[in-house]
Parts: sequence; structure tokens; C-alpha cells
Amino acid sequence: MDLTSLNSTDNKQTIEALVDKAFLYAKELLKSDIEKMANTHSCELRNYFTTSTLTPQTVCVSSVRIYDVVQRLRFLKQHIDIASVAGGFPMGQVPLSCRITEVEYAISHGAAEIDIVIDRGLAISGNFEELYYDLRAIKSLCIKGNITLKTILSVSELDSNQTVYKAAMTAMMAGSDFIKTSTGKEAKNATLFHGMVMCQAIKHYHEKTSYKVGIKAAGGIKFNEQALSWLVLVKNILGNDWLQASLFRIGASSLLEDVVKRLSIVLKKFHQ
Ligand SMILES: O=C[C@H](O)COP(=O)(O)O
Repeated sequence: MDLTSLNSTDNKQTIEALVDKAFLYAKELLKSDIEKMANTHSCELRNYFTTSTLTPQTVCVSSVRIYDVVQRLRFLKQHIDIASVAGGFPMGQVPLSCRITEVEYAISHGAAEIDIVIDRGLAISGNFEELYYDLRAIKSLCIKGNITLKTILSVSELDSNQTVYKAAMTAMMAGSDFIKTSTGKEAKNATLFHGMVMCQAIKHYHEKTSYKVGIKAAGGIKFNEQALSWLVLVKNILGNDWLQASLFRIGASSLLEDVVKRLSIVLKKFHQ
């Protein structure tokens, strides 16, 4: 999971709370369940629930808030990768030079992952060549710093599934490490059908090139059932290889709560 906060009201305090949530929320709420289970179950099982499985893969913030994350991590003496949205998020309607400046800013301030948003106007007008060169320019900045590049297609704003497929292919050809469904700010979130089109594009790209590109589902994913539906979709089309954080992510601001609730139910079953 990329634990996300991308609000216009974000500030130092809300970002500190986000970072604390990434490290403490699950551990604190599940502490007693894990301890009870530890009395009756093997170390292996106990360790599974006490280590990295309870910490999101990244915290995902706006570029201007990266510094707040870095400061909080220093204070907590902890590490988690920082993902930053960039490129005039969420609309993507800014000149390439500004997009480049923002990505450079994000990387130099500590982002390990860049979630770039595409200019949907280019995709809808069929200008995939310019879209490719835009994304290629961003990719060249990421290559230098070994930064993961996720490209947000904003699928619900594209005019057809064919456009979704072409935008996905363009993003992958330009070197995206992930293709991502949505910014979370569109009027409608991505559907599983959009996800299916994206997974098919990833599969075809893999068949043609052997490159494995990841998929990130984001926007309105708040409940376990939704997350599991995406997981099943990815598993069915792309296979078990994709079921790891380097190839499958869910970006969400409000999913952790339900995941922890469900984990608590599962853990209670272990020590009943
Ligand atoms: O990239 C992640 C999305 O912006 C998260 O959207 P959400 O706030 O609806 O979970």
C-alpha cells in the first residue's frame, strides 16, 4: 500500500500524523491480538505479523510536503520510501519545463518514487507521440536517481478503452515502472474493467519485451473487498509474479483502517 495524503489542506501537522500512522497505527491496534497469538503460535507466524507486513510500502504526498515527511522520519529514526505526485497533479496541464522542475524538486528533496500524471488532452486527441516524449523526459530524470516512475493515466477521464490501452502502452514504452489508474481527484474512480484493460496492456507488453511493469490502483479504495477485487484481477491476468510490492500497489488515503480491522478479526481466530 502507498499510504496517501494529497489534500489541498495538507500541512506539517497532517503529514506528521500520516507518517506516524504508517508506523504506528496497525502495530498499536493489533498489539494485543499479536501478543495473545504469540503465546500459542510459532515465532514465524508472530514475526510475520510484527515486521514489515504491517507497514505500508510508501507514504505518498505532494512534492511540497516531502520535506515534512523527511523531518518526521528523522525525528522517529525510521525509514519508509517517499512517493511524490508531480507534474502539475492532478490535472497535468502545465508546461513540460514546469513538470520537469517539479520532478527534479521532488527527487532532490528525497522522493524515491514519482507518481507523474499525464496530460489527458494529449491522449484524447491521439497525440501519443508527444505524450511519449513528455514521459520520456521525466523518465530520464528518474533513471539518474534510480527512482521508481509511476504514470497516472486518469482512466475515467479518457474517452474509450482503446485510449486507455494506448495510453498504457505509451507510458510503458516511455519507461514507466508502474501504470496507475487515477489521481483520486477525478469525478469518477477507475473501474475493474479499466483495470482489466491496463492489465491486458501490461501482459502484452511483457509478452513482447519481457519487461514486467507494475500496476497501481488508486482512488476511492476504502474497503478490503475493493482491494481484494484488484488483487484477484491482477493475479488472474498477470499471475502470482505480480503479487509483490514492486509490481502491485494500492494507493489509498482511507484503506488502512479497514485492513487493520480485518487483520484483527483474523488474528483473533488464531488465539481463540
Ligand atoms: O494516489 C492515491 C490517490 O490519490 C488516493 O485516493 P483516495 O484518497 O481516494 O484513497
